[in-house]
Amino acid sequence: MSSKNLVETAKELAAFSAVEKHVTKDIRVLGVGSGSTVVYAINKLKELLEKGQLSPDLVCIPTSFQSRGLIVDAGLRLGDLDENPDIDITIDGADEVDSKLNAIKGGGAAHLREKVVASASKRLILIADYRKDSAVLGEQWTKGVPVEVTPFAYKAVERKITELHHKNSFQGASASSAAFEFTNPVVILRPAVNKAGPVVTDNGNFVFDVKLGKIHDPASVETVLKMIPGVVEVGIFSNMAEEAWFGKEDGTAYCRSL
Ligand SMILES: O=C[C@H](O)[C@H](O)[C@H](O)COP(=O)(O)O
Repeated sequence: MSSKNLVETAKELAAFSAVEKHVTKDIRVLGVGSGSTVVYAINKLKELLEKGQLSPDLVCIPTSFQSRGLIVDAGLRLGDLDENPDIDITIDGADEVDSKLNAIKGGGAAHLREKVVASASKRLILIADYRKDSAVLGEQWTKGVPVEVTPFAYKAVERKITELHHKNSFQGASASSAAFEFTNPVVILRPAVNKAGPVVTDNGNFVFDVKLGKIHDPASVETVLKMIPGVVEVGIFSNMAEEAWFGKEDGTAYCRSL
């Protein structure tokens, strides 16, 4: 099998395993993440729906334009946070997951709505292939931490982020031991594909990819970035997930939980 197919099979396995374990008949409100791995989760949900193995009242809350379309196309019932503020469980992809289940998300620029939905959920379950399983964030995902920013502020935010220092900008343990590997972040405005200029998110904002090297203190980095005026959301999800499923190259899947 080609390495591409191995990756896709691994994504599918992780997604199927998580849906089979967690989306039981008593789940009424389900958060549906975004990205290519979530497509497989939706396929499994569609199969369970057709077999009558889902709650007849199941409502799915999307996290992006993409996930909304997937829900509708699968024949699942679409809902929103206004009517369903308490989500039983959310299943979502990840760009990288560390040993404590902190994650980087937003490779598809969906992290704002994903984080809102995850935060409204009793449980967040991540699904990914073997390339995303790391000891430390930034080890394998080297494209940087996605940071959504309001267009009005993007130059000012870029400057503030670039000026962050891996020790001086932090308090507590991180001030002596470095919150991230690089001395200062490298900030890249994410370019659009097939459009001149930057990516524009589902919320009308821009995205920076912030390269930090290895991230030793994800919670502090998340907080410091989030506190910069003009930053809308940061693609570090620290202390949110309770379980992550990874598909392996050998056709099996395993789960890590806290
Ligand atoms: O913005 C995108 C989301 O955070 C995705 O869940 C994440 O990028 C993983 O996507 P994929 O399953 O395509 O690797």
